[in-house]
Amino acid sequence: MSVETVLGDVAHGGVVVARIDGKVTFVTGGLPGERVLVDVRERGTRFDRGVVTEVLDPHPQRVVPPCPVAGVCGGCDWQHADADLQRELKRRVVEEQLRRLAGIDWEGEVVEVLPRWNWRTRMRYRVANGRPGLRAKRSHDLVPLPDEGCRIAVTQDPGERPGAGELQVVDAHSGHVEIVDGRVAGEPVVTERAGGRDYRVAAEGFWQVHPHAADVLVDAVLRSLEPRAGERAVDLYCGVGLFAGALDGRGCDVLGVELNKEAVAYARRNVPGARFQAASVDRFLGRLPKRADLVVLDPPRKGAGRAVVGAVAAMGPRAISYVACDPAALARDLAFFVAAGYEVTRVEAYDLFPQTYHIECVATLTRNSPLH
Ligand SMILES: C[S@@+](CC[C@H](N)C(=O)[O-])C[C@H]1O[C@@H](n2cnc3c(N)ncnc32)[C@H](O)[C@@H]1O
Repeated sequence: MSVETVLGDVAHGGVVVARIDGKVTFVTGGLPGERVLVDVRERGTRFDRGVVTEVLDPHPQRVVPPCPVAGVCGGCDWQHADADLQRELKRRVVEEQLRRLAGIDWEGEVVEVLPRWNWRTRMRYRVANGRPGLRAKRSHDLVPLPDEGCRIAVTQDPGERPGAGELQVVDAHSGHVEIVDGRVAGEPVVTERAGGRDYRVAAEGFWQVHPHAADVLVDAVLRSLEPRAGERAVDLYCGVGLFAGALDGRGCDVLGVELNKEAVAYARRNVPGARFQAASVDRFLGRLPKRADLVVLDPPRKGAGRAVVGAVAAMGPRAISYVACDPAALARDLAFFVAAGYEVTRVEAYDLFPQTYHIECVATLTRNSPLH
């Protein structure tokens, strides 16, 4: 049964907060201030989850989502908001996470990165009866691709795949690669380009997804660290050496640490001037250099955590650049850095995942006082 309510502010995760029968309810498909009908679909002890079934009083920046499965598949959360409102919603989420979890008053903006459609260079589909589909939001159900395909994917319509169970599509700088049921059709390695350098990466390996993400982030990290030739730099969670390459290009002496052995093998070839260690960062803390001038860290979604932050601070770098795909994890780690004697001097936010709730941030930290 649907309940009429007026939606409150945006919350992290592509939802808007409502109070229904006195209980916090995270609602998808709505926008702040809208009067809507909500269907409460999941009941929890602390909060419920609901979906907008009808908009009675729309937000002035509401638009008709171009995709018929927008909000149903797990990909797009904000197709029903115009471009400016999407960035404003993300700005409020970053602002709120930084204030609540790190006590930081952030007054930045979310920088638009084009294109806003057909930007996903990596897509993973499940295939049923030959038709690729996407996972439904918060469920394992399959949502068949609409006839036009996925509007945020570079290859919008991958076509039918009779007999297949899974399809991955990679649109790299070097070209289009498909991986069907784990088998790569063609070259298993692709070439990507960032900061004027080529990087080889396994077709299934990690690379930033938006076609301009790697360039945007390299530029942000270099502005953040202002590296000088001869400085000792550490790139944690380095993948195939994206930031290590940028720092090596500025004449730094670079050490990269990355869990994935295959990525490390590519990193060694991509950036022959740097050293790389295949290891989990949290198990490598005792073997980190005693001192470093610069550190860049780009951990997975859950963040780096207190122990890694403590070890980074113990190297006493004059500047740290923290690249984060989850503002909540970033904020928690920034609070650890502040406790360890660092000051957050800048946080930049980039809309590298248009139409979705995801957001990429780059924080700059500098040491409060000289090391003894
Ligand atoms: C967000 S990606 C960043 C990669 C690289 N900086 C880039 O932009 O291409 C995070 C990387 O961390 C690696 N990773 C995940 N957990 C790790 C761990 N515990 N220790 C080291 N690397 C880890 C992943 O394999 C992945 O390459």
